[in-house]
Amino acid sequence: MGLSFTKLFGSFFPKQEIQIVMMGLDAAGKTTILYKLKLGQVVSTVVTVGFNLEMVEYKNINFSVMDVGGQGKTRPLWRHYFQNARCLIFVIDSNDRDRVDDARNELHLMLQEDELRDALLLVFANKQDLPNAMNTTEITNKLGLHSLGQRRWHIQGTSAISGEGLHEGFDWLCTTLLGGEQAHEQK
Ligand SMILES: Nc1nc2c(ncn2[C@@H]2O[C@H](COP(=O)(O)OP(=O)(O)OP(=O)(O)O)[C@@H](O)[C@H]2O)c(=O)[nH]1
Ligand SMILES: [Mg+2]
Repeated sequence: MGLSFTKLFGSFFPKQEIQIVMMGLDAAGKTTILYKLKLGQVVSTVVTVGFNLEMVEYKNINFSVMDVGGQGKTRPLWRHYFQNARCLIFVIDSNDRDRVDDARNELHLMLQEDELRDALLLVFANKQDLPNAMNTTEITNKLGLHSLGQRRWHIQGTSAISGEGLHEGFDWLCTTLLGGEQAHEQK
């Protein structure tokens, strides 16, 4: 009875599919995050050339997550991945102080793209498990998130290795996509 009800209910209300594009400089941890979400385990990664695309189900929503390789030479191609994206997940290596300005520039360039005009921005301040990682307040300032105007954004500290923070980030996404609370919070 439970199962048939679920099936019937499911056919009236088919699951939504939300497209997400995940970007950031090379080695930020995007692919590690994708497979931690998908498989619940840490996989050994190689540099992503092109992209990885996986369906991730969370809280009854199907997310189609595109993880785009962050190597410099492929960066001019980034904009081709933005179409239909409801959310940009921008992953930053919180331990990489030398390239945080580079990350800021790339982020602000992306956000100028017309396809991302209405997209939510979720920043994963990744590698929080490393002892010298910048915290979310420092990264918020370095990325200039407070200057984003009307954009709905959120920053979440994560470790793709332990999985910490990933679900919290997706919780914000689900709530905000379903028309819930306003953004600009830090965790
Ligand atoms: N300590 C630590 N290492 C991490 C974390 N996330 C990823 N790494 C490591 O960082 C390295 C790069 O991770 P990837 O997931 O391949 O990075 P990427 O962003 O997909 O890189 P590109 O494909 O080149 O764009 C790997 O050695 C990961 O194991 C993290 O949260 N903590
Ligand atoms: Mg990768």
